[in-house]
Amino acid sequence: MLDIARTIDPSPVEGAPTPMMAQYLEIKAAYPDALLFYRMGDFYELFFEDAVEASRALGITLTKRGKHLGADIPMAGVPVVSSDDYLQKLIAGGYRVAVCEQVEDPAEAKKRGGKSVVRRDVVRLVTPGTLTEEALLDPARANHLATLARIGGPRGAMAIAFCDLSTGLFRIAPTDEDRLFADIAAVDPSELVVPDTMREDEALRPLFSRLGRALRFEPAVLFDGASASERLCRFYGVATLDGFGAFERVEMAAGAALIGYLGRTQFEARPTLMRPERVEPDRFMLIDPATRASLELTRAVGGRRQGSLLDTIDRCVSGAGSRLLASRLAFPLTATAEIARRQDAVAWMTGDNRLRRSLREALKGLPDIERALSRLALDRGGPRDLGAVAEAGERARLLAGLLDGREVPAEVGEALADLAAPPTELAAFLGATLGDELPLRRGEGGFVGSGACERLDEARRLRDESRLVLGDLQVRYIAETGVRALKIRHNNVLGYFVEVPEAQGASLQATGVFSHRQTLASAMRFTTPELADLEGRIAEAGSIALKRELELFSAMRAAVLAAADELRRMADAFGRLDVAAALAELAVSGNWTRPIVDDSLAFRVEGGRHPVVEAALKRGGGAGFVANDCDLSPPAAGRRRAAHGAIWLLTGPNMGGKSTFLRQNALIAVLAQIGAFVPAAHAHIGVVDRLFSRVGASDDLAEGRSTFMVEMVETAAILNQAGERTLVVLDEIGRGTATYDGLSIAFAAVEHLHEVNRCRALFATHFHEMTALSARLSRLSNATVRVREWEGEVVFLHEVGPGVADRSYGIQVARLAGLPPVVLDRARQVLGELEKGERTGGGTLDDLPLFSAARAAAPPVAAARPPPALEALRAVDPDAMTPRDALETLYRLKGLLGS
Ligand SMILES: Nc1ncnc2c1ncn2[C@@H]1O[C@H](COP(=O)(O)OP(=O)(O)OP(=O)(O)O)[C@@H](O)[C@H]1O
Repeated sequence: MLDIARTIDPSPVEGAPTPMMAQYLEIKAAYPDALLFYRMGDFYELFFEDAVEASRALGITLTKRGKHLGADIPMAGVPVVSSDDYLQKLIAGGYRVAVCEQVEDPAEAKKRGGKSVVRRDVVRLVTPGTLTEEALLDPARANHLATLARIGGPRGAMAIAFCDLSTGLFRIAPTDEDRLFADIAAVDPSELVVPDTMREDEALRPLFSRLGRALRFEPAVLFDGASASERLCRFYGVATLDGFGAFERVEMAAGAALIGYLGRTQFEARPTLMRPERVEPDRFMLIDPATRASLELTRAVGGRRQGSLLDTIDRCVSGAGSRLLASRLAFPLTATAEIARRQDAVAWMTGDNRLRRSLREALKGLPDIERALSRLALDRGGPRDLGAVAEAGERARLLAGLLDGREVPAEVGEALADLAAPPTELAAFLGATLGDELPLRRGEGGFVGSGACERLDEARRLRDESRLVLGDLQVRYIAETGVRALKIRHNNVLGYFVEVPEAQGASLQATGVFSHRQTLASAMRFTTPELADLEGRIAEAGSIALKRELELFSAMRAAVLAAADELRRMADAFGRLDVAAALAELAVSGNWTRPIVDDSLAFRVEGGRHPVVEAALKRGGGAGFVANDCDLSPPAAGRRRAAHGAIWLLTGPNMGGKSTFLRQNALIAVLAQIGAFVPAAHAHIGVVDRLFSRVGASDDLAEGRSTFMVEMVETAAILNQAGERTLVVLDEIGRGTATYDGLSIAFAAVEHLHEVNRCRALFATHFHEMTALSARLSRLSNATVRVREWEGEVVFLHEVGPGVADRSYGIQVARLAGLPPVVLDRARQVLGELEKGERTGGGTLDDLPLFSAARAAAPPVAAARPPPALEALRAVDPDAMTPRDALETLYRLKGLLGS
């Protein structure tokens, strides 16, 4: 981007910039890293490099306007009315936009003298994390702005603060080096603001590179811990933060940085952020970014929502519901009581299909009041936002009526109380004031209903009557002049005027009543004193009406904001009801079941299914999903040693369904802990505190690591962090290196999980040699995915049961994939050789499965002989040599090398 500071020449050689350009340059200099939307009438104009960039990014025309330092000034513009669309594209493209408005009436500027420029100022910096407009936001997704603070250098205490400016949510979470990436992944920020002192921090580099354009560095003073508490107090207008809960200093620093950043982007507009809520670290299941990606919880491969678990299970009928469900999926709970509370609500909703349908009907198309409220608070709201609040009140009454007199579970009861929270006078005021058809913007009025205000009705009557008088006047003028084509018209330049065909113009002029205003190719335009007078009266009545409407807008806005807390509670209650009803709908339609979730170490799933694969198979219309059992519960009680969860070692053919089975069990744990029902016939889940899943290739090559390296880094994290409450799901660890090394690593990793981590785990592998481990490791059992061979074809049964797979059927799968027959034939030949070698091979090494694999891995060619020089060297005994022997041997060896 052009360094604008350079273009401001204090002593321009070729003449000073125009006053307007001087103003532009001065403002732009303060926002070197944002595109400046400079308001000129009905357009936002961009100049210089900004214009070039915007025209490229938006596909809008690049023009010129005047000269600066002797060169043309590139210019591009977007109409104010459609600026939201352009903003959306720019923000999605990674730009920040400074919106510069006219902040005084042009008439004021004129008073200062002919050359004065209207005063302008940046009123808002639009960044990915600070959007509030409906058009710029996904209704089903929260838009999080987050800050990361650290006190005490690279190993110091850390905290993340995050808010959704569009809904007012504000949370602060303590974190540490181990869990930082997982916590950031849960928040999934659209923008993460960090102090620039972290810029060179090696440990944070992978995080930063993953965030890409969502990352923003700001000066460290924004994160100052010493003044943080005071800054937070000032924002909330309180003397102390004691009433907010106990926050550590670093947590306050993160929170204050967030408030500070909002100040830098929102300027005078003050968002209504709720009081910060502390995220207790142990309250949620810890899920690292690789696990989230592998399980495709809220985003599928490629970052899209479509195909993710969220997409499959989201039956919500309102934006607030979808957002809440997404947030619950990002933060599964660990406290059984809280989980049970949510389950109770879902279970209750499954019990009465008619009631559930009525509830969902009442929630359908619910306006997004959380976002409307935020826009109103930032003074960016319009009449429709007030309308949204009014309508939400009606929906709340409708819902309350449906549930009236019923015995409801705690979560539903609380939601009902919250629905009744907003004052009834507010609903009455909005209902009596707003009209039926609400325009998007308030500027042109027309949103206050008739009968709401006598003064307004009076002004409107006057305006409308004057318009009728205009019609009468036209009839009279036609009669008086005899010109039948005479019309009274209006435009923004002339106001009201009389228009006649050019040929009749002279006769009008001759009357002396009509004064000439304009001659066009085919028409002449006139005005009369009567018309001017009428116009004056219409304009006056119009402006009185508009002024009154704007006054009423302000009054309604103030009333809404005065009840902001209650309205937020109401909005939240809608979301909770929607989620409970949606999960119940899902449970009923998909035949899901309520899992037992307790503090044991059980993990028993009967008839479990993978919700996304099952849905895809259903859509495909082919064979249905084969349900499977999984039991990782501690082996039967009664032993003296504290029991720990079990490990299943899963072998089976390629394409047999191993990955699906692994993932489905992890997903069932997540679903159970968000308080949902699960796709199974029966499930008993002892709370999982951390979930690790490595299924499918993860691709971190962008961070400069090879696939194998990434796999090892991730395996290291699991082996270092998993505890007895953890659930680990690992697929084909060790596949990205030589068989020998890979098998050894997989072997050792399973031993470690069993002996040290003692966690519940599912481990899928193609190293069949590992199944021998079950003889040594008491809590490890072998499971396999069954296939049937039929007339040389392999039939996948997708059934998981105890046992060991005898082979991988890789070649059959390769055939299905369309490998050339000649390659398949050769592969069969090589496999035959290998298997023969394995059968005939003897010796003690074969007792250990590891070494039989090593043998199997050897290529089917005669072992290469070591070089002769090496053989000769091996025969040498240096201790028995004279110096002369040694010298001769050296010459001999050298000779051998040369041969
Ligand atoms: N339980 C099931 N019921 C029906 N179809 C299934 C089931 N499990 C898997 N499938 C189907 O089989 C396909 C392959 O499954 P999956 O990827 O889990 O196999 P895999 O054993 O992990 O294979 P590989 O070892 O080659 O990675 C899936 O895409 C799905 O369509």
